[in-house]
Amino acid sequence: MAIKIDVISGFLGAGKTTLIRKLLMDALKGQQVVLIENEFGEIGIDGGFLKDAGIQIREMNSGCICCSLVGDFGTALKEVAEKYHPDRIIIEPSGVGKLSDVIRAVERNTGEGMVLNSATTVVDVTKCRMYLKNFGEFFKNQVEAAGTIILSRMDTEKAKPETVEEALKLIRELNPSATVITTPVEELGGKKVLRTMEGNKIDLTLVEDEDDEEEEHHHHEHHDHGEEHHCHGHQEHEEGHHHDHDGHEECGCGHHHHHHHDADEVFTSWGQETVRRYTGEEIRSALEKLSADNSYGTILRAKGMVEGTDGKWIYFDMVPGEADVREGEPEYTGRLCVIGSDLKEDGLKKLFGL
Ligand SMILES: Nc1nc2c(ncn2[C@@H]2O[C@H](COP(=O)(O)OP(=O)(O)OP(=O)(O)O)[C@@H](O)[C@H]2O)c(=O)[nH]1
Repeated sequence: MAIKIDVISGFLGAGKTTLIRKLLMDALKGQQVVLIENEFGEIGIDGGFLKDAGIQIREMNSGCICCSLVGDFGTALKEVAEKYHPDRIIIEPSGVGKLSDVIRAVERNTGEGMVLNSATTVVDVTKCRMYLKNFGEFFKNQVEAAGTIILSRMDTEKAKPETVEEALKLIRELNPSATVITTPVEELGGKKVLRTMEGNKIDLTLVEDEDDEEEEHHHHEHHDHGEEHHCHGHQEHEEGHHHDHDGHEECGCGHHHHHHHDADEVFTSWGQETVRRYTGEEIRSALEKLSADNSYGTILRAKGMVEGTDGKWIYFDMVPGEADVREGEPEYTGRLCVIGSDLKEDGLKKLFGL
């Protein structure tokens, strides 16, 4: 049997990891699954609980998704296949990755024994309109390229009928052919969710062509900051080794870096390891301040885990207007990660008492 490759995308904090966890505990129970994660930001946060669940994780932490996908992605897939012989490889691209880039990279790299099985996008129903308006370049592509779209936060009070209707309308305009799952995953059950995801074809004809003339013009006019494109290369963390290389010139991904935005030109991340201990209240209050206004930049996501003053570990997740602080398993060290645009690093350090 060919190894199935499932891509699960979605904007920052949409609920990709939550969905993957639900599928692993339910529909994918008993299957050998490897997860390839491409987190935006230098500090990997998500891995922990999935590792605890016995899932193999390969993190590709990268500032420039298309370079790392082209450079080492094929190698990563092959290595994963040979080392683990999994039934499935789930790819979770960074929240600001373009799904069409990922699909093309998978298609280029699936030879014998591997098949692109599904491409799904998780959309936070309560923030669909705002993300489309402010970060359309990334958000649109994820919707257009998806075979299945799963609405998250349908279980929350913020998912009012009119909000959901409006989100559906926006999604339909971008992608009339995808199946949109509006029933919360817990209600529908992982098996039905998986069957739906697998039943839908991947069709990139809806994706706006980034290289056409009009787009190029558009990008020059509005987006060229007169800066050199800055590719961070990639850092790969596995078994303690990591290496950097400048993948800019030769990355060969077919993108003209100067003509459209890469995630790392629009979004920045601040991350820090720390042994500082916090109270839950300190973390909660810091997250509230991040959400309150733009004094720390436009904050789109914060997450991490730190040791508490009582020795218990505090895990946190924040997306605009929503913060979750909970107890979790000890980690090897404390880690904080904040993602947004125009981040004020000095302010963030102060905010977290560092
Ligand atoms: N109530 C509710 N909360 C959700 C839902 N999906 C995700 N969340 C919460 O939203 C936060 C972010 O969820 P994640 O699954 O980590 O999101 P992600 O897309 O993996 O985020 P990135 O790490 O930024 O890529 C967490 O606090 C989740 O508990 C949902 O359907 N309902």
